[in-house]
Amino acid sequence: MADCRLYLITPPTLDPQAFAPTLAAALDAGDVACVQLRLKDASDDAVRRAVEVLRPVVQSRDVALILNDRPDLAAATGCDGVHVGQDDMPFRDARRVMGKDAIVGVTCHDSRHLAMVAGEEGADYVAFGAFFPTSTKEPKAKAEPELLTWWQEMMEVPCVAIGGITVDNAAVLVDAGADFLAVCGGVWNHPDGPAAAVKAFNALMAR
Ligand SMILES: Cc1ncc(COP(=O)(O)OP(=O)(O)O)c(N)n1
Ligand SMILES: Cc1ncsc1CCOP(=O)(O)O
Ligand SMILES: [Mg+2]
Repeated sequence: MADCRLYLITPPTLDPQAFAPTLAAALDAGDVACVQLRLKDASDDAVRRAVEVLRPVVQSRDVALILNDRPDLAAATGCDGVHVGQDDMPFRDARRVMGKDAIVGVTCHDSRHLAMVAGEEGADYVAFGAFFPTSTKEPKAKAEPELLTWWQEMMEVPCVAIGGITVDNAAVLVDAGADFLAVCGGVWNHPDGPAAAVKAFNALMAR
C-alpha cells in the first residue's frame, strides 16, 4: 500500500441517484481511502438523502464515508467520520457527538499552531491548504509543501493536503510527505474522466 492515499471529495452539487454510478466507477478504478460528502448549499434532508444513497456505494467498498461540516448529521446517518473547519463545530464537541471510534478531521489552513492544537485534542488527521489555486472554494490560506514535511517529521497524526490538486501538480505534495491528497476538481474534471484520474493519482503515489 502506498504511503500517500487519495481522499476523494464529492462535487459541490450532485443528484445522488445519478452520481452513485459515477462514484462507484471512480472507487472501482483504484485505491481510495475515503470519500468526503461536501454539499455546502444542501438542506439537511438533501444531505440525509445523499448519505442514504451514497453510503452503501462507499462503505461496501471498504472506503470510509466522511461528512463535511455536520457531526450531528454524520452521527445520525451512519457516516464513518466528519470533517470540521475552524468555523464549524469545535473539535471537542464534534468528537463528543461522533464518539471515540469515528474519524474526526480538522482544517488547519497553513497554521502549525492550529494543527498542533488539533493533534493534541485527538484529531484523526489535520488538513493543510490550499496548496494550489482552486475554483471549488475561496481558500482562506495558501500553504507550502514544506509545511507537510515539517509536520511529517514532528508528528504522528496524519496530514491531508487540499486545494487545487491535480495529477499534474500532486507529485510535490506526495514527495513533501502528505499522508492523503484531498481532491475534488482534479478527479471529477479530469479530461479522461474520474476513473482515469484515480488511476493516475494512484500511479504517482506509488512512484
Ligand atoms: C480534507 C478537508 N480539508 C479541508 C476542508 C475545508 O474545510 P472548511 O475550512 O470547513 O471549509 P468547507 O469545506 O466547509 O467549505 C475540507 N472540507 N476537507
Ligand atoms: C474544501 C477546500 N478547502 C480548501 S481548498 C478546498 C477545495 C478542494 O477542492 P479542489 O480539489 O477542487 O481544489
Ligand atoms: Mg467546513
